[in-house]
Amino acid sequence: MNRIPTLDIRRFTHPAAPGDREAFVAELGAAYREWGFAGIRGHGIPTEQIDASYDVFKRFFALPEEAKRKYHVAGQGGARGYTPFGVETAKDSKHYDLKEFWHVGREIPRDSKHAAVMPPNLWPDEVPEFRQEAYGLYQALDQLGSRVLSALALHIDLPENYFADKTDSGNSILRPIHYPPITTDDIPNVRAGAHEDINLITLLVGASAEGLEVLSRKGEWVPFTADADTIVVNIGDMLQRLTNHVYPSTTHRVVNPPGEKARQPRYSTPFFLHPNPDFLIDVLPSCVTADNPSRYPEAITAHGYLEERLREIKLK
Ligand SMILES: O=C(O)CCC(=O)C(=O)O
Ligand SMILES: [Fe+2]
Repeated sequence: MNRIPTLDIRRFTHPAAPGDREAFVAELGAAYREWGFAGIRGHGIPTEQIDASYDVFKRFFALPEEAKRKYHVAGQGGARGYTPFGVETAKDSKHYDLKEFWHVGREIPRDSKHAAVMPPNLWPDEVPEFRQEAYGLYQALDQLGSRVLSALALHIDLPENYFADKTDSGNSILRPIHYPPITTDDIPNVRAGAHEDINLITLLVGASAEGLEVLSRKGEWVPFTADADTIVVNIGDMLQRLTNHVYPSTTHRVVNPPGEKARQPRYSTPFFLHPNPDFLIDVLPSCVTADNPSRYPEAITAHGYLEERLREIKLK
């Protein structure tokens, strides 16, 4: 497998031929074991919906700095609302990332047992359609992510619905990102420094401008720029830990484009699919073998793990 595979998820949801669903699960599983990344086509999220979401995100990022800063909540780890340029810094990196972003969280009843760790969303008054578009995209990616998790569960001999009751109140985040044009030469910072995602899986929609690179098992940076109708889905550290590294959380980064291309902005929107905050990340017995003994003797809650990791990337 010398390139990251892209698969059509309709083979899983509406298999046309007998056996094709099983073949899809096997191919998807193999792609993730090797790369921790795959492209997903046939996902059913209309292009118009993705374009309309990007339109409102771009309108928000085009607002004056003072307007955007009103939506920055200090001390909350950027959990909701706006995080300005110059804050997030990849773990172990000296230089902050060249990006600003917004976080949308799950809307839960305020008397939910998770309310203390899942604050209400903020919405920008200046862009009235932001709420509807952003939350519509949140829900669409949440549903698509559940389908991918079902296939990933089957591949490691878990029931298809294994993740359903562990993610139904997941602390998942939709993160529209703006990487502004780079106007100075020779800066040491990159758009997004090499990192692994914290969550179970990440779905990246519409990152059509080049820049995303994935570290292969051989240690080579492989550019992965998906077609407009392909959603990039990768494994995060929580799923890596739960599966005892059967599904690897692969290092990736966003590099600064060469020459004049650096003067163009880049927009992208990852959806970080998280488990419920009280889900206990404890290595699955089916992922422990003589060749791969348990790497994490201790269990940790999803919320405890998240807090630890946010401090490392300077969001807390
Ligand atoms: O912008 C991208 O394409 C990827 C962003 C990313 O990896 C992240 O925010 O975790
Ligand atoms: Fe990432």
